[in-house]
Amino acid sequence: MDLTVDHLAFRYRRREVFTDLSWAVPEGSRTLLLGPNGAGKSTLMKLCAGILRPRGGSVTLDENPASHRQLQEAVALMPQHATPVPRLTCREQVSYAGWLAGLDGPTSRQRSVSALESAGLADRSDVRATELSGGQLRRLGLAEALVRRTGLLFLDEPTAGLDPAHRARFRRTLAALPRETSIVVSTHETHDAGDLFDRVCILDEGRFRYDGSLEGLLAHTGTPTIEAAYESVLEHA
Ligand SMILES: Nc1ncnc2c1ncn2[C@@H]1O[C@H](COP(=O)(O)OP(=O)(O)OP(=O)(O)O)[C@@H](O)[C@H]1O
Repeated sequence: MDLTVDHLAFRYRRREVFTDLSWAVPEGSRTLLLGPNGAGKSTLMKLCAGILRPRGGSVTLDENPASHRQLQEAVALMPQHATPVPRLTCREQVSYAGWLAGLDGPTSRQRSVSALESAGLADRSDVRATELSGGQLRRLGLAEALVRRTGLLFLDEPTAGLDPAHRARFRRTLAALPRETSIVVSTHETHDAGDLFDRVCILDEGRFRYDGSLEGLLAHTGTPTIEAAYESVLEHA
């Protein structure tokens, strides 16, 4: 499913974030979303996932304007901070997330096992979510997004605070998803860029400063590394 953002405008009460933003997430694309703190990455993801409502413009799915409910159904968003539900075990919380998103109880319970496995949290399945470490809680958020098996997966800083082994497992998990799944990963860790992503987008002050391939970014900036290219794009913005 293709997702498109057309002339989006959004502001929080006292902060204008987007005035006219257009962007596309083609089916099966794997996008690394970079940008400094406050650039608007989380806000853009929440608008695409139907969690925030734009003041202007639209978000379309396969070229049809999508309601907030349709976006919520089509897009799984792993937020920056997962919230542990008191008294629920990790398996129960992931299953609950699936049920909230519209799965029936048995399907949700069944899928929660593989989602926890994929997120590297199988051994904590029966532990209460409130007892997780910060990195484990982040992996719980990933399992909550994976359990839904949507065609659009938006992950907001999924690798922040993960140890190297879980970072590697995260990459394997994404690589194993069906090829038609569109993935957008927001991160500050430019070394997350690798074979997995076919596209880099750099957002800054509510505008895209670059949108294209990693090779194109390096060629465009004449720099050898993604870190240097990123800095160069922001310097010349
Ligand atoms: N709930 C909110 N109320 C008011 N302003 C907000 C709110 N959330 C974010 N903002 C502001 O909107 C702007 C964009 O924030 P956003 O969280 O989307 O940026 P980001 O690129 O995800 O940043 P980071 O990399 O630090 O996570 C920032 O200036 C931020 O202060």
